[in-house]
Amino acid sequence: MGASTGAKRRLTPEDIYNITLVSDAQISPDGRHVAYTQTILDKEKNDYRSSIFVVPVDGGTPRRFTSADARDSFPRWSPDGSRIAFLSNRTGKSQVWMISVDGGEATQVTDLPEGVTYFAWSPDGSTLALVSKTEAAQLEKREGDEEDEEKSDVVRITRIRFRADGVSGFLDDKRSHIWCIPAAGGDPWQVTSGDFDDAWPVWSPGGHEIAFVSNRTEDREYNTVSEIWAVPARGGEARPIATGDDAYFGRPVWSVDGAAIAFAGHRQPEAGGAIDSHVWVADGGATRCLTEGLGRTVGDAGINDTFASANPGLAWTPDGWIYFQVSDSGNTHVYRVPAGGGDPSLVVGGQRRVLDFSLSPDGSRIAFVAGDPLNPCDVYVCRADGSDERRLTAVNEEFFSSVALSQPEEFRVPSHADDRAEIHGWVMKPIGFEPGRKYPLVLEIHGGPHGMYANHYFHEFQLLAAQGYVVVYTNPRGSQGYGTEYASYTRAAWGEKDMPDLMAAVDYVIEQGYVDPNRLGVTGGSYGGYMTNWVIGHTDRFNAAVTQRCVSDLYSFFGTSDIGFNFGAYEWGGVPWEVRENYVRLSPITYVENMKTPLLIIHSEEDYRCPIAQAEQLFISLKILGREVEFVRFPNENHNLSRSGKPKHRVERLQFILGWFQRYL
Ligand SMILES: CC(=O)N[C@@H](C)C(=O)N[C@@H](C)C(=O)N[C@@H](C)C(=O)O
Repeated sequence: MGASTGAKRRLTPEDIYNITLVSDAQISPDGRHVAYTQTILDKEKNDYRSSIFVVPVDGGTPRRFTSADARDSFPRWSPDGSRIAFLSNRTGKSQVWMISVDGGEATQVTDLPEGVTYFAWSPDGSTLALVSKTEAAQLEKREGDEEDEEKSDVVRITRIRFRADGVSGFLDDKRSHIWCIPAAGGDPWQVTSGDFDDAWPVWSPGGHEIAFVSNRTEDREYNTVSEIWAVPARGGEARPIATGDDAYFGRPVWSVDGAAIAFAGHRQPEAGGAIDSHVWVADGGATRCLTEGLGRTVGDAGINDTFASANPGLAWTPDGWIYFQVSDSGNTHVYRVPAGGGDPSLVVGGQRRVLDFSLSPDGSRIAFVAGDPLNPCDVYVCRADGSDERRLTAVNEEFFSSVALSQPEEFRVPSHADDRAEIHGWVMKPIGFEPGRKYPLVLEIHGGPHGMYANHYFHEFQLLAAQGYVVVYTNPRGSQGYGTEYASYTRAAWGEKDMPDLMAAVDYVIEQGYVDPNRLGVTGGSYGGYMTNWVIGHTDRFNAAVTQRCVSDLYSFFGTSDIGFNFGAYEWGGVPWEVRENYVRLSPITYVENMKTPLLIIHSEEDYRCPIAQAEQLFISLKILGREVEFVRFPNENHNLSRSGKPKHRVERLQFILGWFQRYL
């Protein structure tokens, strides 16, 4: 039990078990109910459990629709509103299940050997389009299963993409394709095939075609292209919608008349999140960009540690609006733009992060999940213009009424860089703050680097505040949410261009008079771990550091990260043998002799985004140099330990962080 401050106790690492997560708010066809996923961290099972709930838009008690000891997610209403299909891993692999809105037992619809990762109802409700790595041959083989002959355990690798973070071991050669199956159950048929990965199927309004996302370029093994295609629902030749080597598109949605398709993205695939994404429309003529002048990226660039993921698309309403998320200065909002062109306008705003949204088919209502600095998430509804907003759930109200939280205070400060650019940040005072006292400070640095800290609950930050630290976090250059120029500013200048921004924020908070400048900590994950390493290699002002899922050596990252050979080449100005000086100059390990700050290194064994060798190189070098360093390794975890790792590991990780700062600050 945490220490108390009057009526409210202090937050603890174990409180992640007391927080309920809601996600994927799906409004019903008649606009009168919202289905959503509710997730908890189950301490006894050391795993996540999620169920489908439904709440009336007019308010009332949410009704639990599924209660399997599993992860039920991705609720999708049938077009007539009579059924809800959802994904469940209750039989092992994720398959599609169906339940009547009148309740009762769910029935299994699919049983594909490789499971189902996504699906979409046909407009007439007769068919489901599915995404599965199953090949037709596997279904045939299943009829006459013969025993597999003894297989060798030797792995022969020929493709450059042989690993992906979040997938244990090596990638197989199976490709994700689109299938269809009768919604009432029956034999599935494969719609797409070939040496491509296909995703995000969306039916044309007439049900004849399925638009989808794929990379069918010649160089697809090496590039980051993402195209929009369409294929007859019965299968056949796919036709290009928005394709080519300059396509970085996703989230397709049809116009209600089926004459056009909208999608999000940009035309520099190699840049990834370093430049703003936009909303586009393809209608047979020239593809049009609808958000050219917006100055902010389309999509949610927010980063925090307490959420259940959903990946909302765009929405196109009968009255001609296209709805989309926008990341802006620490908020993620919902905007809309006329499909025929015009000014985008804010619909769902506020000092908060809208994590996902959906619109009723008539375009009259929006259901969404939003979180703010003191509340991780709840389900809301509003009218299509954002009016009449109502919160439909209060999933964490009771819990958070019992614990003390710190309200972040926003600031903007000139960078220490010559350009004195305005840097946006937040400071959280410790729980029980007393004017006149001086407190230790922890600087938190986000990853990406093109992520964005947001006006959104962050358990790690609240924990540090509960333990008596001042917490400061910012969106330095390289962050998304402030336009392309801001996000691209650190290209081939990681550390060099953003450290002045970070130090300006630390100095600003120290100037407020309630920080002990001799008790400073710094931490961050992934790119934030890179920056933690960079900072302690370039200043001794910090008394303790915790580097998490870090990057230390760009050259080895290039050849060992699952994104190294393209993300690295773009971010650092080229491939190592062409810009070797950049790779050396920008690698924190180059400055390891300058690192004197006591350092805790936290890393996951199966981190294929930032492989654990990034941590090992740093640890060995610091041990040889006789520095104060410890290395904590998490088995059977990947890059997302802090966000979706095993609950027990997430608690232990937080305890290691608190322990290190308590020891040195
Ligand atoms: C596909 C891609 O470019 N992903 C990058 C955003 C990425 O994974 N960057 C890592 C180095 C990173 O910093 N990740 C952040 C989001 C984290 O907190 O893990």
